[in-house]
Amino acid sequence: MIRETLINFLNKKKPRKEKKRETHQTGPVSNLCNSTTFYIKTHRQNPKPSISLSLSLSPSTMDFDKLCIDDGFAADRLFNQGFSYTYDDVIFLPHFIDFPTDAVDLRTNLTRNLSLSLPIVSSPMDTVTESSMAVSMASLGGIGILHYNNTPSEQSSLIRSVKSRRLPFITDLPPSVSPSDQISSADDFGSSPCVLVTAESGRLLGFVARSDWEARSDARDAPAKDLMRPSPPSVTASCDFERTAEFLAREALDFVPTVDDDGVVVDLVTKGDVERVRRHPRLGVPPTVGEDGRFLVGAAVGTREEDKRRLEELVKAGADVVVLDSSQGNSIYQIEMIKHVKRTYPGLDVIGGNVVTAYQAENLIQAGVDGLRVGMGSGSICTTQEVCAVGRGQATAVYKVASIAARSGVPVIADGGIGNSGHIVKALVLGASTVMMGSFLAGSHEAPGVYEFRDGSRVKKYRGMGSLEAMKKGSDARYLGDTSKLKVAQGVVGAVADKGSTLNFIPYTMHAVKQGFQDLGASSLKSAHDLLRSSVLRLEVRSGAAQVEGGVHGLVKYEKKLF
Ligand SMILES: NC(=O)C1=CN([C@@H]2O[C@H](COP(=O)(O)OP(=O)(O)OC[C@H]3O[C@@H](n4cnc5c(N)ncnc54)[C@H](O)[C@@H]3O)[C@@H](O)[C@H]2O)C=CC1
Ligand SMILES: O=c1[nH]c(=O)c2[nH+]cn([C@@H]3O[C@H](COP(=O)(O)O)[C@@H](O)[C@H]3O)c2[nH]1
Ligand SMILES: [K+]
Repeated sequence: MIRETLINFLNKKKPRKEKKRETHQTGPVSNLCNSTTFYIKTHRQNPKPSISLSLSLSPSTMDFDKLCIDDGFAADRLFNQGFSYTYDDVIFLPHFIDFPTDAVDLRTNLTRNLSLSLPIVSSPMDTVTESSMAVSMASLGGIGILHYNNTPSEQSSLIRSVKSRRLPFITDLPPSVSPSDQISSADDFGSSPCVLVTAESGRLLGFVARSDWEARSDARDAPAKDLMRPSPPSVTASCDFERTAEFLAREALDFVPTVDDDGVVVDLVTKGDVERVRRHPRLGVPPTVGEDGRFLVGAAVGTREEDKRRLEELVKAGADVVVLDSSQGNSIYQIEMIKHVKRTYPGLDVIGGNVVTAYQAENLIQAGVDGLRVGMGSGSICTTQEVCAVGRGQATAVYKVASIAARSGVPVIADGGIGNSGHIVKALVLGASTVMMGSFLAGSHEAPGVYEFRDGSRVKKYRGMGSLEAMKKGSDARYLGDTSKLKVAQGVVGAVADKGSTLNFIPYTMHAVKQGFQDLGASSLKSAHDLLRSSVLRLEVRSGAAQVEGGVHGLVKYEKKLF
């Protein structure tokens, strides 16, 4: 509150004699609230003057001069000195806390029109985002972007899979039979508690519970219609997880199918599923769902002619937002594609990128993007800066692009280089509205692929989309169709340790992010961005030794656990 009042005050009322003062002019500005007095100091600075602020709750007990120490740099000054900084290079100075951690609100916008409860996005990479990851991200309040290293119909069926689920994980639907079919073996149930009995249209007619089938001696020879419970209780697909769980408890059911408007089963929620979901820590924020109760999902596409046909399929399948996936988004191809998307699907938000400079960003904004993805060579698997000598330190890139994008109200995604909760805080406070993560989510249960053991550790494969292996798998068309027929990798193939479920570690991570916001005195993303742009937020560059000091040091052995 105090900071917001202060920022508003500053925006409205700059000290009149600011330019004439040399430096160290201090004095009380106003008693803005009962216990707080603010002091303002102006100082000459190249190229333009700025204002730094100090505040104290009980100024009478403090030395007047100490309140006015010029401490740290404003972002504007720090990022204009010709250095390319990344997250680890910079550190925020703490500010003032007047609210609890839980009061921090991380609601944000992915694009102009799409809002999220949490600022997290999974990267469109074939070892990060398929339907399981997208469902998990949306259930947490973020969003997943499905990769496109596959055929258009494969990518569309991933969208359909996300849209057809209500649980934050993908389980196999129960097997279904027609009314005249027999269930001749217990194996026909698979791991499901029932077999669905459906009409030819797919409409649910009833189900045969495993317990009923086991209790009947003639079950193997009877048609399913004689064994089924007709008109079984079901919930509509627009019913969210909590309401479905309540229904199960109220009706004392072990499981309940969810059906769409045509009566076709889209999911089956069991008591076990409810317990599993409830075992995960909860942040208490709404999932990312549309008006129809379905999870929202994004999809990546390229900028080639054939990508227009892919886009058509993705839109039909229900994609809620598209990401034009390129390492250097400021191209004639991307500008053409942005215009095509806006012309053909005016209701569909399009994210452009990747960009790292204000010039690149402005070009894509002029072309009509609804969101910008920022990062070139900053990803854990990226070799672009080594191979092409082009890119930018991620902290500088996020600050520069976000500063220009904010003028047009275009939200920014800080993509790549996220290795811990502190990096997320830095990305968001430097102006991003969301963070996109690859390696941070790879290795989780929800990432595609299977676990394997390497040197005694359980790991999952994680690879760059510009690695030779990924290019060979699906994107030959992208590369071999190019005028140059030689393939040069801009990414590597590696592995990431098993991290467990995103449903478990993301809530803890986001709580840590809230603690960072609290230390800065920012109760929301908007408040953080206001602090940044009003220069109240102060930063410094950390020397190499300061970075070492900021980490764990001087121990022979230790275990690092976040929760
Ligand atoms: N964020 C980053 O730092 C990087 C990301 N990547 C990832 O690797 C993957 C591949 O990235 P890129 O190679 O940049 O993909 P891209 O599809 O943008 O570009 C591949 C090549 O095709 C050309 N191209 C694109 N559209 C064209 C058209 N309509 N006509 C003719 N030529 C056209 C491009 O100029 C480029 O030479 C993406 O998933 C990207 O996210 C790769 C390198 C760096
Ligand atoms: O130079 C690159 N070569 C690649 O092969 C590659 N594949 C992905 N990406 C980008 O890296 C981001 C993920 O980075 P993190 O693992 O650090 O989260 C992703 O979100 C992408 O922006 C690549 N960059
Ligand atoms: K890198």
